This record gives sequence, structure tokens and C-alpha cells, in this order.
Amino acid sequence: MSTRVRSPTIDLEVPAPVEKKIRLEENPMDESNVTKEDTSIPVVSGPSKKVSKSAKRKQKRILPEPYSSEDVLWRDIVALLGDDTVDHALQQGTEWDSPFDFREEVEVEVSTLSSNGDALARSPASSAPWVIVAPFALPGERIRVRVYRSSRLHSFADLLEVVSPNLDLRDNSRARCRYFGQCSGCQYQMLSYDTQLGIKRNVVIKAYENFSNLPKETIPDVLPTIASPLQYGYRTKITPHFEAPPKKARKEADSSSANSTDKPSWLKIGFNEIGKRTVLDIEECPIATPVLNAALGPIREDIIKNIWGYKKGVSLLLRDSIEHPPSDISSTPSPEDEKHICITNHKATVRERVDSTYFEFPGHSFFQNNNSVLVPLTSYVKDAIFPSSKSSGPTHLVDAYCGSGLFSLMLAPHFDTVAGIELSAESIKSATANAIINGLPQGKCSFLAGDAANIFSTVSHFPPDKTALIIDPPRKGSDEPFIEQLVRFACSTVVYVSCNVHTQARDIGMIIERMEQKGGGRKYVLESLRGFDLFPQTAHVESVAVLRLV
Ligand SMILES: C[S@@+](CC[C@H](N)C(=O)[O-])C[C@H]1O[C@@H](n2cnc3c(N)ncnc32)[C@H](O)[C@@H]1O
Repeated sequence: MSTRVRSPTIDLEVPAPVEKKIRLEENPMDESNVTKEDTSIPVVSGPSKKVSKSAKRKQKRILPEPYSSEDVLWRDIVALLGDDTVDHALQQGTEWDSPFDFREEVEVEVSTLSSNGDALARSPASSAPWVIVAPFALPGERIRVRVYRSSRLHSFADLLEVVSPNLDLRDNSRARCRYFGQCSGCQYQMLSYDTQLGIKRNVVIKAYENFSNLPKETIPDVLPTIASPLQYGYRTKITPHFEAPPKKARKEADSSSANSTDKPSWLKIGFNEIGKRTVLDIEECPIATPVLNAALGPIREDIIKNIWGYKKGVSLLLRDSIEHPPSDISSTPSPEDEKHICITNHKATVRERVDSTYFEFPGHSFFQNNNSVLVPLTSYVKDAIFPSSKSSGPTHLVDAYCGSGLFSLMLAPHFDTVAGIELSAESIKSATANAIINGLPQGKCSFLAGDAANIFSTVSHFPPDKTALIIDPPRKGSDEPFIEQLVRFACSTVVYVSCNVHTQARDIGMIIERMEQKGGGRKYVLESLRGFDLFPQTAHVESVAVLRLV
């Protein structure tokens, strides 16, 4: 597969810059900034320095893992600079020679957004072809940034100031979070929700152009991104973290009479600060559910009170859960009648309802983090399997990477038989229990713990032309053994749900290619592609691809 393919820039109108300055919180030269890794490729001034620095430099020249976020960024950088420019730099061997010093400040104009949500700007015309990657800025904006790390034909920079904002896109008053611009969690709070959905559609388009290896004419028009019913207050799980007291602080505390209920200034309980390895102190997270926000204050107070007892840093778990199991599973209570609580114990049972289906799973297990979009998502998958144009649909469902049984149980009423597989034995236990709790007929759903590829030997009696397969793997995607067996099994419909559209594009391309090679005249057609917004205000997009065997 070619490593460099042109991709379109984000399809946003870039109006003439408006001369109005917006100041962002400037990063002070504080402790947190010093901890930032200086992996820049410095411009070296003297020969004695040059030896050790060039040795260091060589170590940093690591090409990105294919399909990693660095690789995704690299394709965006190539698209922005152009193939010829990149080829020239590669031939000259100048692709690692950053024109910027560590901490150099520069003013640039943003051209486009990367698929990871960062702004991409060419370096000023006078310097070498190079791209600046900075957070929280938009196409058409002039920004002042400070470089903190350089890589191959690009440098990462902190955003210091939006010198001329793109007021067609940006409205800072939209941001509901007081930490927006410092926290690494959200990228898009300054944008309208429609713009966010449009950007995510473009991410899906670019992913299939860059990573699927499919001829352009076989990739369908990407459908508009499906919105999340909740755009704030949707996250049912957050994991803020904090460090244990540093030695110096411990010594000082031992010798002082400071009130132990005061929060020490070094203690930060929250999420990663953008572009740094430090934690940002967070008292609320507007994308998390109200229940989690209500619980965060008392949890923080408890940590502050007991902080000197911590020997190691801790990653907290806050999970939104229905308080009590339903007394009568056959009647669906109204949301107001179902009290929610915050679960913090990794082993405790979390309870969620999706429409009338009820799920239980341990706190540490995987479950989708935006409950509000799960009815649209699972209904969409069902409708893809049973298009209204077909009179008779599949009777058997295989749910690969099934977790606690979300797709299996939501879709079970439409199938005679359902088989799920999942690596986590605990999730399989939950899926099996959830089938019973929801009153599904015994024997209708079976769940197996193991690698996804093992499912094909257990469903060899399923009629392939009457079988639908759902694939919902982790970010790294599926693998060759699974795809090889999928192609051999050749079921009528495959619905691939993914939180990483880049590995999804790779896998879909591979499934189609292998089927063409080995299918004896049958082939998979990529019937539809669309993003689902499971993570509003962030750059993440869930993608659903539908393959039909013809
Ligand atoms: C994105 S989650 C999807 C879970 C489920 N479909 C849902 O929506 O709740 C991916 C799941 O794949 C599981 N997993 C990871 N590697 C796997 C493998 N090699 N075989 C089977 N399952 C795997 C993880 O434990 C996780 O539960």
C-alpha cells in the first residue's frame, strides 16, 4: 500500500480574516512547561554541541506506526505540503531539519484541520516547507504559537493567541467549559454542532481515501454524521487522575502546621493539560453527566483530606449507573423514575438501560460512554442488516468483539440465533447474564470468551447467506486471522462499527480485496459509510461501514 496519498483539506469556507484579537490563556514559564519533553530538533550553533545533538536527533527519527494517530497526522501534512514538496525534502534529506528553535514564537495562518482535530499551518513563506501543528485554532485564522517539539516536516506548538479569528466558524461564547483551551479532552467547543458534524464527515472521507487502498469509485459518498442527542452532559464515564505527593512537598508538609484540609498548590486532580504531561485541575467536566459532576466535588474533597496517605498516583473511575436493578424487567420505567448514582469502585456493578434493554457490567469493563446515542446507533445497525428493500433478511447474527452484549441483545428480537465473542471473560459473563436478565429465550444467545477469530469455528453450522456479522473491535482494529476466516465464511452482510475510522478503512479494504481474490466470483460491496457522533465537542468520530455480499 502506498504510504503517501493526497487527501482533501477540510471542506470549510475560509473567509477573509477579521482584524480582532482574541487572547488565550498564555502558558506561563512554570514548572509544568519545564516538564514538557524537549524533543525538538534544535538549530545547533557550535560544532561541539553538534555531535551529541545529532546523535540525539537520530534517535528521534522514528517513523510513525502505520495507522497510528502520528501516521494519520503525517498523511495530513503530506496533503497540505503537496507530494512534490515532500518528495523533494525526502530526496534532499531535509525532512528532519526544523526551521524552528525550541520555544520559538511564530505567527502563521491556519490552512486546515488535521483528522486529530489540530490546526495545520504552513510555516511562513520565507522559511523551509514545514507545517506547524497547534491546538484550538481554525482554518483561516492567523495565530501566534510557540514551538515545543519538532518531527518530520512538522513542529508542534502551543497556541498563544488567535490574532485574527475566523468569526464565520469561531464563537468562543459557545464553549461551556471553563477549562476549554487548556484541557486536552475537547477540541471543538467553539464550533457550532453542525460544523463539528461536517468536520467528522470529512475525517471519514479522508480515512477511506488514505487508508483503505480501495479504488475511489468503489467508496460510496459518506453520509452525513448522525448527531448525538446530547451534546453536553453525555459522558457516562470519566477517569480523572492525580499524582502522589512529591518528596519535597511531603518534607515541607511534615515540618509545617498547614491546615490539612487546604489543597496543596502542587495537587492537581483532573485531565491532561493540552500539549503537556501535566495534569490540569478540574472541578467539573460539562461533557460528563450531571451525576458524575455532582460526585466529583466530594471525591476531590476526600482526596485532598487524605492526600498525604497516597504513595502512588491514582486514576479515578467515575461511572454513571442506574441505582437499583429494575423490579419488573418487562416494564420500562420513565427516565425520571430511574435514579442514577456515581460508581467509583472498579468491581462494582454498573447498570445502564438502552431503550427497553437493561445491561449490567463491572465498573472496569468496556461499555459505550455516550448512552444517549446508543438507540440511534443500534437501530442504524439493525436497519443496515434489514433494509426495507429486502423481503427476507438474515436469521443468524454473529457479534464479534461483543463486550457485555450491546449489539447482540439490542438486535436479538430480530434473529433466531445470536453468537457473540469477546476477549474479556468478565464481559462475556455479563453478556450471558444480561441475556437472562432481559428474558431472552434460553439457547437463543450464546457468548464465548476468546479471540474474535475463534468465532468462525463455532458458527460453522450458521447458513452464511442468512448470517449477519457485526464487528466492533478496539482502536487497533481487527487482524488478518479474523479477516481470512471472515472471507472464508462469507456471510451476507457485515456491519463494521469502529472508534478508529483509520484502522476500519484498512480492514474494510482488506476484506474487499481478499474476497475478490478468494471469493470465487463473489465480492463484498461497500454499500454505505457514515460517522456517528459518540463524542461531541471532541475530534473523535465513530464510523459505521456496511458491506454486502454480491
Ligand atoms: C469497542 S469495544 C466494543 C464492545 C461492544 N461491541 C460494545 O459496543 O459494547 C471492543 C471490545 O473488543 C474486545 N476485544 C479486544 N481484543 C479482542 C480480540 N482479539 N478478540 C475479541 N475481543 C476483543 C474488548 O475487550 C472490548 O470489549
